[in-house]
Amino acid sequence: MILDLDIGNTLSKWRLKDAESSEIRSRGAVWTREEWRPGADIPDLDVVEAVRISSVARAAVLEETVTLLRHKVRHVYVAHSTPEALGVVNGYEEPSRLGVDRWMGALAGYQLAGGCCAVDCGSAITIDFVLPGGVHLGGFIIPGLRLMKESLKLGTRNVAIDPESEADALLEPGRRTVDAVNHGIYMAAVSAINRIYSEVCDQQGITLPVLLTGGDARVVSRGVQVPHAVWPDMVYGGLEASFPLTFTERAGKMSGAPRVPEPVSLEKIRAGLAFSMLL
Ligand SMILES: Nc1ncnc2c1ncn2[C@@H]1O[C@H](COP(=O)(O)OP(=O)(O)OP(=O)(O)O)[C@@H](O)[C@H]1O
Ligand SMILES: CC(C)(CO)[C@@H](O)C(=O)NCCC(=O)O
Ligand SMILES: [K+]
Repeated sequence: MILDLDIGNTLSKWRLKDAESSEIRSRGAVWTREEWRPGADIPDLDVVEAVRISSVARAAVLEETVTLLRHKVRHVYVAHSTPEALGVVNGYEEPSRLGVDRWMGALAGYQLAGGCCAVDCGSAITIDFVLPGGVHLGGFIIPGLRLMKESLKLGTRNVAIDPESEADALLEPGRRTVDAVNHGIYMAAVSAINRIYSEVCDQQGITLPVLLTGGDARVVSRGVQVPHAVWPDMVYGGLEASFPLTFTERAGKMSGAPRVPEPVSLEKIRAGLAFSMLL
């Protein structure tokens, strides 16, 4: 069994993948902290022969995790942001400073779609661009939905946006604090994503397929106007591409990869931008 670990600022997500059949056998998540406590929702390490890790938590968390795993598991692979990998050239001035979750997303998106706009809706929302040919332009970071809400300190931190909400309902003015806040941060996030996508496409003279991942990807997806696909396992896809272990991974396949969305024409994007400038 292969254990894939995506250690975020809030949650550490894991999945167990069958090394023979390439099927996903189980999944879980625990709060990111320094210790993996027995009894928590953690996988049985006795069946694991290899671990692949993407971590953006503090260095101590990763060290603790790797130390624990090295005792029990033969192969431990830790992903790092590098200047170049799998045909993608990291756009950061200091490539190692790019969050490795963003780097994994960019690599997975590029492997799947050629160029892409990779959006990760987690504790932060990150929007990264990779051109066909593999140039990573860099990206944008804004606070995630939960962080935006908590920063307001209006007593609404525990009322999440219902992931089943229709995007239209979220666009109406709120008539209670909780709705005003939820609708406001939702608009802030989706308008930023829509605008950033259009601006970068306009700058580059190209439209790119949009891929969404992260805990809030589903709800954000409803407000993203351009064609896009939700790929919950996009960061894991980067781990698979970076450290291919199974037969299908070596053939370049990533689990749960969506069909590549067909981007709209550049003319349409530019017309939308011109229209929003007029208002
Ligand atoms: N069970 C859950 N616990 C916490 N957050 C959840 C849960 N389900 C969905 N969410 C949403 O997912 C978001 C966190 O997403 P994700 O799990 O991708 O975060 P993360 O990977 O820890 O973030 P980052 O990688 O930016 O540090 C939160 O903003 C929250 O709104
Ligand atoms: C932005 C986050 C927190 C998103 O998970 C992560 O990618 C990170 O810590 N990045 C380091 C800073 C950067 O990417 O520029
Ligand atoms: K993440």
